[in-house]
Amino acid sequence: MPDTPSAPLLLGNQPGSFPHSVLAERHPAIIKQVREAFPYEPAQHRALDELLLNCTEGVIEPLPADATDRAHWEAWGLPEYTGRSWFDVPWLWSESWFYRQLLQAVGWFGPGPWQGIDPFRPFKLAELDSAETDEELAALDDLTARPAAEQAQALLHGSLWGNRADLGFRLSAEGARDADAAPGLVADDSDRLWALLDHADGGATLCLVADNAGRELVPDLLLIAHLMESGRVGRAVLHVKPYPYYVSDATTADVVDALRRLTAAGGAAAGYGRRLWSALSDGRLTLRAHPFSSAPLPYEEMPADLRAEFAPATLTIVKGDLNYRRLVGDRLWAPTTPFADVTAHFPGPVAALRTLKSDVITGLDAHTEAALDAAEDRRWRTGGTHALIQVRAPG
Ligand SMILES: O=P(O)(O)OC[C@H]1O[C@](O)(CO)[C@@H](O)[C@@H]1O
Repeated sequence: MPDTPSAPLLLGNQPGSFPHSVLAERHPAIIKQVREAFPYEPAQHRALDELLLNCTEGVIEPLPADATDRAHWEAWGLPEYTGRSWFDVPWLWSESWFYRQLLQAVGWFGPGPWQGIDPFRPFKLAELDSAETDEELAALDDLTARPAAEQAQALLHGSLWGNRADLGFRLSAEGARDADAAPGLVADDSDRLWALLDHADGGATLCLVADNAGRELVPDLLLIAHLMESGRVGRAVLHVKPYPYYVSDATTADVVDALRRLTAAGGAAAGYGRRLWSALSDGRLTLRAHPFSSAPLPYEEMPADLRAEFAPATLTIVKGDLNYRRLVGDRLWAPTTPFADVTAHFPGPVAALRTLKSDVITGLDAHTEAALDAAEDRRWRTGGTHALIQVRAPG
């Protein structure tokens, strides 16, 4: 990383800190919610009891010899962390381990009748079916009459602020409250984002690394559809998670649900849905669910095959808070650390679209940081009321 000193890795072992509250409070709350949402059988209840105890008071345990993802986790640090408290290993690692272990407890990995049953699906579907989603889709009818530049900016912001729709985040009291401070962009490189796509003469390839399903994925898909229709993007690759993760992260099944929701909505939304459907059918839009997409590691450590997929893209848009943590490194950076420095490892032009829901932040100017601290203490970092668009294009 160019001349940038590193910063402390985030761990969950400081009582009173945000990471600690996620491990000590949010994870138990997620177990409770999932348990109540399904008619699980006794073995699953026992496994959830064990997970509750293990994640709050126990240590990281090895995986059974026949676990299908064992080789991945062994390569991702499991041998090093086995025997340590969940609170004493990197926070990103613990959180990812939690979701993996939750899936194990409910039988996702199988074999058995619960194999592949997404424990978060009821929450995702409720959101997709909500009145808010209806309103957002109906608003598209007016938008299509606007000038193309206005549509593009509105859909970019729809995708950006859609990141507030994160079901895991809403489980914490802080995330649940409506923003009282005016939402605001703390960094806005959108001109650079458009410039990158415009200079590709319609032949741009866009990778979009998705974050949440439902009310975030729908505007992500609309943005992709608009960029294709306006001729800015010729080909798009949508990266989703290979399995349910961080409650609402999008999987292939969630893309299908979102597309069905669009096509059934009528009006302009249905048109977008049909065009995305055809783009998938004819290969202009493709889906990827790489195992590393749910790895407990920063993108700096991505494997060569994934690196080779991002490298030729005109632009990769990385959505959401967790992906931001993985993009810049899950560290307590000084907020003025240059975004270009901490993303220099990324193989190609990259844009982060994220609402701020964790302590990790880079690329601010000193004035903005001081103004945010003065107005809100540290709450601006985690409250989800602020957002950013940051771009690094290798010179
Ligand atoms: O859906 P997003 O934007 O990736 O956010 C998930 C959020 O969950 C947390 O990891 C806490 O669980 C936040 O730090 C993180 O930002």
